Amino acid sequence: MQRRKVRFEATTPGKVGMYLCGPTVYSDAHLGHAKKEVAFDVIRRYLTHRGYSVRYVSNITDVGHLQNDADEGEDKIARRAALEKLEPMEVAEKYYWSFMDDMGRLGVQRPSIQPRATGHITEQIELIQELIARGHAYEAGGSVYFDVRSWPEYGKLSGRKLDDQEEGTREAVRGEKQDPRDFALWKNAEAGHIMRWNSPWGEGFPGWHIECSAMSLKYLGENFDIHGGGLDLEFPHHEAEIAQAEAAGHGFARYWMHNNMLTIGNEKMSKSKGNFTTLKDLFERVDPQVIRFLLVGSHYRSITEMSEEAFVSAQNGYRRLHDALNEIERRLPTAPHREDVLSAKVARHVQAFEDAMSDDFNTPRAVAALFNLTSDVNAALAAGEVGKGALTQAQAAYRELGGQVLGLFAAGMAIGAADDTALVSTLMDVVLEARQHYRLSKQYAQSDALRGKLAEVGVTVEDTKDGARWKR
Ligand SMILES: Nc1ncnc2c1ncn2[C@@H]1O[C@H](COP(=O)(O)OP(=O)(O)OP(=O)(O)O)[C@@H](O)[C@H]1O
Ligand SMILES: [Zn+2]
Repeated sequence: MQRRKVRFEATTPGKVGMYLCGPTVYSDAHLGHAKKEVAFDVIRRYLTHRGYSVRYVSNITDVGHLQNDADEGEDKIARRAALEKLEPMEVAEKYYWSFMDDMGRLGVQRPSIQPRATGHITEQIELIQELIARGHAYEAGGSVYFDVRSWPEYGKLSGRKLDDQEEGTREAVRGEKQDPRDFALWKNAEAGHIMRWNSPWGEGFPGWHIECSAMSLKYLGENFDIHGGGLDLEFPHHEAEIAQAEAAGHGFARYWMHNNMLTIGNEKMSKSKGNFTTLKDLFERVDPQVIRFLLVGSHYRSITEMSEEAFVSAQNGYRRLHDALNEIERRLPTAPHREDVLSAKVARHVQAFEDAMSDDFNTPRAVAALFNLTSDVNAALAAGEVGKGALTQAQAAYRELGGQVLGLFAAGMAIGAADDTALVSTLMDVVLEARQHYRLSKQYAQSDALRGKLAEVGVTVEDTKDGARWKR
């Protein structure tokens, strides 16, 4: 709101109420969506790490999000339902779970509360009634609009002045609005519109912005701490959220945070531009942990430019950290009990990490601290034995800061082919031994079948006078 960094003070000491505008569930999530979810997940995790008890509310939009911001066009979910020949609620359900699966693989923690717009029609209607009663909204033709001219503070978040906006707005979009800048709180449902509810103004459906005001107030109360979302939501969505809540007499969010966009070829990745990579496609070839590492490598307020090279360098960088942690854990059980100079260095890098994160969640600087830690750890490990205390401390730094805060180093990850060389070689020894056993006992059908299966995965076996050899 102030367009600068300010000191964070929780409304209730020790507690943080956070609201993040969630997805409109009508298609599979792409990498741009992941940037937003991971950015706010890290913020939540860091606040938790600092001892706050965080209530994290993130909504699911399953009604009311129309094709364009001027309150016109089809509902995104209903349009998809027609395309896929599904019920609108089937579409919402399908893509909701798709979203949750993808975010789960990226290590995004589930919200404390994940309210759906269709489950809160009553709350939205009540808020609209309050706005009408206070003279900040009016009914027209079964729809209700927010009266922007009645609320001089409209524009305070995005810094837009009403007069600037007027120039940019076409008369054509005015329709039944008293002012083209007014926005829909409730829309009259025309014949054939499937998603519809009874209201004091006839059958209709809520506007997109009202759900977030109604649901954040319901679950976080007035003056809750942090409201987040993508920078593209600042106007009109967040501006509208503030106006709806405050004009109805409620205190609203105290800190506003917006993530910048993920771009590809310097253009925002987006569904409508068609320049997107779905997470599901990406997971086929890049480990979700590496994707997450790549995302935390840039600041939430910065643009993240995507490229193949970026994946490769993320993969290498992440492997470097991961290898150091593995080596620490391998050596820990036999490490000697003694003081070690590494201890003080670890403490310094931990402090650098905390300082970076306490400065507007500066994840690239925090990651740099982990790399500096890794250089010192590797140097110490290469020089010989390292004291148990220092190793334990270093392990805790990776697990707590990299693991708990950044959401990395999850168990059971596959980090890519190069790490598997030794394993593959050992497994091939086992397979060739089994084949040799078949041959010696004249079970040629079995030994040929094994060779055939290996050929299918691109491994050829040659019998030489020194025994079987394999190559890819
Ligand atoms: N490229 C991106 N980088 C960062 N955040 C994004 C990106 N694309 C979408 N988001 C975030 O996800 C939210 C939901 O996005 P939305 O469903 O509108 O996706 P989209 O691909 O931009 O779709 P469309 O092009 O149809 O608007 C956005 O409000 C935004 O905050
Ligand atoms: Zn919202």
